[in-house]
Amino acid sequence: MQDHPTPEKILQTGMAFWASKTLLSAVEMGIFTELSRGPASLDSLSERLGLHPRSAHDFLDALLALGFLKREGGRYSNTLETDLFLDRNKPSYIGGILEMANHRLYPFWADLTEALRTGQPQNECKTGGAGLFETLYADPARLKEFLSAMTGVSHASNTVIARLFPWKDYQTFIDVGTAQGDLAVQIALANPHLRGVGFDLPEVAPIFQQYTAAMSVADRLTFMPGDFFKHDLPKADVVLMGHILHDWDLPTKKMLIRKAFEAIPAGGALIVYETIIDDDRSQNAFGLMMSLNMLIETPGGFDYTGVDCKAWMSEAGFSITRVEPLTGPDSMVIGIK
Ligand SMILES: C[S@@+](CC[C@H](N)C(=O)[O-])C[C@H]1O[C@@H](n2cnc3c(N)ncnc32)[C@H](O)[C@@H]1O
Repeated sequence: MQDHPTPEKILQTGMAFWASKTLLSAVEMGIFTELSRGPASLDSLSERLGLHPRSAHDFLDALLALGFLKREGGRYSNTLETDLFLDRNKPSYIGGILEMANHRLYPFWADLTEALRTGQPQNECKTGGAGLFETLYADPARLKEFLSAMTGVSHASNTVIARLFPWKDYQTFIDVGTAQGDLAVQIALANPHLRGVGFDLPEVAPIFQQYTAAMSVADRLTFMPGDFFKHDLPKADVVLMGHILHDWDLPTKKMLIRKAFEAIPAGGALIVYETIIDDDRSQNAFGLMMSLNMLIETPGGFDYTGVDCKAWMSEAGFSITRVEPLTGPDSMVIGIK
């Protein structure tokens, strides 16, 4: 028997930005950081956060109904998840990506239709001139927000890569476009025999160094400033590229894979990871929308399937290639030289 059609999914998706923006504003106002100090009443929270009396009750109860707060005896508190992941004072904080979504992506996505019609970015680069990274890095606050956002989006898969890949067979690695360095940090923490290099634009150095020192692995991780358009990649047993290839057009993707091939010895590995789209391009909705995000953020970037990436790796000379799922919409594509 055929299911009776209902408009529920259409309406839920069409109005999903309500839930999204409610959570993003809560992160912006620091509700979860405030509540990590202990449960609080409506009046006390309103005063501490500067909520208008007209909004406070509905805003906090909406967060409760969405599953991001609890309420007992009239006092609000964090859930297990919001306390762990959205308290700015905890190392497990992943709100950086939500802060960036709130400040940048949310307004830029309002112009998705224009991007769909013109194929042009809709972010700070909309008016032409500098590229995404130059624009982001010209402002230290935006740079810091972007790099910590990268940790937020990557952390869960970073910990899986650190455990899943057979690291015991290798001694050195280089993380290309390392940002704050969380992938390098997680690999170093889980594999005390390894030494690694974080390779990125020079502006990133202090933020990488601060993070690796705070995570107590600075003695095994070095920052190497460089530009992968101008420089070869330093030699290592394993090259990693997390959320790098999707930023660029096809010739640049292939150039980066070739540079990785040249940087590793026979038997060495390239690990490419991001929201790899399923080969049928029908399941990984987040990966497909990530590709739309690259439309908004970059002049030529796009996400791709495991089959696509394996073909580019084979073309560069890799003899064995495979795809392994990580967390949520993420997978890694491994090429062995
Ligand atoms: C989307 S972020 C990915 C960060 C991190 N790998 C992750 O997965 O969370 C892209 C990174 O590439 C770096 N990058 C951009 N252009 C670069 C270039 N020409 N040379 C080296 N790194 C570059 C950026 O600074 C940024 O850290």
